[in-house]
Amino acid sequence: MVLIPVIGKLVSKRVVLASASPRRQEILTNVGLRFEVVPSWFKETLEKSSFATPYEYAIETAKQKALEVANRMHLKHLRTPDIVIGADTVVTVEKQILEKPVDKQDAYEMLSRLSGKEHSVFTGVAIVHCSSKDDCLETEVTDFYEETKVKFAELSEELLWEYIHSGEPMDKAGGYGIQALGGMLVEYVHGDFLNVVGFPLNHFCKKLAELYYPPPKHTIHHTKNDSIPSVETFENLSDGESDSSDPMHHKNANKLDRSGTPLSGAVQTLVNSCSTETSCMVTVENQSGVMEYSAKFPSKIVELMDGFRASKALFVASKLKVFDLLKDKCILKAVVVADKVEASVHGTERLLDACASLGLLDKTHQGYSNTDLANKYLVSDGEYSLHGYIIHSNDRLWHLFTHLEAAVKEGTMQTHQAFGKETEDLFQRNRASEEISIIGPAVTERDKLLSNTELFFNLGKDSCYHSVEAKQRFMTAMHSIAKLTARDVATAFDLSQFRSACDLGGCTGVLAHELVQNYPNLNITVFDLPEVIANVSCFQPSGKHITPVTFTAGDFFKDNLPEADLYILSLILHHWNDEKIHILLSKISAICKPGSALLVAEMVLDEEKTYPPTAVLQSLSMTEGKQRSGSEYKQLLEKYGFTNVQIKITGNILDAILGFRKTSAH
Ligand SMILES: O=c1[nH]cc([C@@H]2O[C@H](COP(=O)(O)OP(=O)(O)OP(=O)(O)O)[C@@H](O)[C@H]2O)c(=O)[nH]1
Repeated sequence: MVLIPVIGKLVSKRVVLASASPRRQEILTNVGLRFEVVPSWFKETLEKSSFATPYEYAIETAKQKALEVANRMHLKHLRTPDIVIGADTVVTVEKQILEKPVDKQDAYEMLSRLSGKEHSVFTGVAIVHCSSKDDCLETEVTDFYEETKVKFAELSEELLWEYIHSGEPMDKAGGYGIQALGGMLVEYVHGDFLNVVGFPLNHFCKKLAELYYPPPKHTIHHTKNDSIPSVETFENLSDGESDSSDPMHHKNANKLDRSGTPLSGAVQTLVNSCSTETSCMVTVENQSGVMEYSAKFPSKIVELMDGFRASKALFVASKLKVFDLLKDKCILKAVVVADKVEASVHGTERLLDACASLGLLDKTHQGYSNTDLANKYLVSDGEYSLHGYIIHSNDRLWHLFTHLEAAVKEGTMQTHQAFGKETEDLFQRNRASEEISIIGPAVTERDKLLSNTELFFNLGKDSCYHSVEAKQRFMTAMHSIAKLTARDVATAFDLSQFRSACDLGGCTGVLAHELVQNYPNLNITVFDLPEVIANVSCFQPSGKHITPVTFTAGDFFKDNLPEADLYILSLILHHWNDEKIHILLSKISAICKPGSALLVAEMVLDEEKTYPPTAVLQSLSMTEGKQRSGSEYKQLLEKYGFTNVQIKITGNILDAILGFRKTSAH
C-alpha cells in the first residue's frame, strides 16, 4: 500500500483526466484514483521542429490538452476542477516523432521503420492545479516526461499487414499496442512499461509525492526499501502544515509528520485493500453541451462493508490450516481439502472460492493452490508467517470488536463484555491496584504477567492469558509481527556507534537478533518479564552463525535496568497511560549516560491522526495509552532529556524514533 497514500492525497479533490485514452483511464482507475474523464479538444498540431527534443513536444502537448479542458470547464461555469491531468505519448525513431497513424498505410510506414530497431517512447504529463479567483481561472502546471526504450523484432511483410488488419495500431502512438497483440512484436523493453502504454504511473506518483509532501525535515530520515516503487520515493515523506493535501500549503511547511503509507507485507496489504478508492466518475458532454456525471460503483464502501466477511474467511482458512495443506505447490480439489480439514465439502468449497476471490488461493480446473502471498505469510511455519497474529485476531480481537459500539459509547475497553464475568472481576481488581501503582513505581500483578506482546494486541486484562499455552499463543502472534518489522526498525538508523543495547519488553528477541545481524559488535540484552523469558527458547533462531542474545528477566517498571548505550522500546509506549510512561522514561533517562540513546519503535501517526489506518483502528480498542504523531513522539522524548530526535517512517508497520541523551539531566 505504498502507493495508496500518494493517490489518497487526491481523494478529496475534483480530479479530471483530460484524455480519451481508455488505457490512461484504466491505469489510473486500477490504482484507486477517483476522477472524471473530460477528453481534450486540443488538436495535436504543435510544430514539432520548434522543439529541441521530442519530450519537450510531448510535454507541451500534454500541457495544452490539460489547459484546454481546465479552461473549458471553467468557462462553462462548471465547478472548477482542482486538478486536470493531461498526457501525450509519442514514439521516436531515427530522430522522427511518430504519433498515431492516420490510416493503414501510415501504420505500415511507422511499423516498418520500427522493425528490427530500438526506439524510444516518450510520454509527457501535465498536472494542472486550478483555482478560481474573481471568476478568473488560475492554473499552476507541473510537468514531466518519461522515456522507455523498446526494441522490435524483425517484422515480415506478412506479419506487419496481419497486425495492421487487426485494427489495433490505429489509435496508438507509433502504430502498436504493447499491451496487446503489439506485445508480440517486441524483443525488449527498457524502462517503465506503462509509459509505453500511455501513462508513466511510477513517475506520476513520485511527482505527486513531491507536490503533496514537503521536502524532508532534518529530523526525518529516509529509509531505503528494496521494492520499486520504493518507500524512499513515496513513503518517507512528511505532511505539511494545515492542509496536507494542498501542494501550495506545503511550501513553508515544517511540522513533523509521517507519510501516509502502507504498507508492505501482508498486514499492510490487507489494510490497503480497505483504503483504496476505486470508484471513477466519467463525464461526458451531451448534445446541449452539458456535462453529465455518472458515478460508478462505490467500491470502497462495499469493500468496507464486506471487510468483516473477508477477515473471517481468512481467519477460518488459517484456523483450519488450509494454507499449510496447499503449501509447496500442492494443488488439491475441494473434496480432498474438506476431508483433510474434517469439514463439509460444500462449506469447504465456498471457503476456498472466497479465498481465491481474495487473492489468497489460485483456482484452476486441477484444484486450489496457494498464491505467493499465502505461501509467504499464511503458511503457519513460514519465516514471515502471520498465522499467529491471524489466530489471535480471530480468537481475541474479533470478540472485542463486536463490542465496539459499547466501547465507543462508554469510552472503555470491552474486555469484560467480550470475555465474561471472571474477566470483569479481574479487570476491576487490577483497576484498583493500578490506581495505586500510579503513585509509585509498583506494578499490578496483572501487569507483571504481561509483556509488550499482549500490550500490542490490546489484550486487556483477562484471565485467559494466565495459562502457559495462552502466553505462548501471544508470543507467537507477537513474534510474527516482529519478524515482519524487525529489519526495518533495526536498519532505520545507523546504530554502529553503540556497543551495548537493551531491548525493554523485547519478548522473543526478534529485534535483538536482527540488530546483532546488522551490528555484530553490539551486545544486546532482551529484558522482559520472567513469564516471558521462561518461554522464549522455542522462538530462538538456530544455526551456527547465530550470535547469541542475552535474555534477562525483570520488570522495567520496578527493577533496575541493565546498563546499555542504547535502550529500545518497541511497541511499549503506545499502550501505557501518561503516568506509566513517566515512570518508564524517567527511569531510562536517569540511567542513560550522555551520548547514549533511546530507540522507540511504534506506528507513527500523521499530524491529523488519520493515518495509518492500522494505528488508527487499533486505537478503537480503547486502551489507556494512545498512538502518537511524529511531533508528539519528538516532544515526549525531549521532555525526558533526549535531544536530536529523529524519526524514520519505514513504510512497514512500525516506524522508528531515535533520541540522544543530553549531556546534563533534564
Ligand atoms: O503500446 C502502446 N502505445 C501507445 C498506446 C496509446 O496510444 C495513444 C497515444 O496517443 P495520445 O497520447 O495522443 O493519446 P490519445 O489516445 O489521443 O488520447 P488523448 O485524449 O490523451 O489525446 C494513447 O491512447 C496510448 O494509450 C497504447 O495503447 N499502447
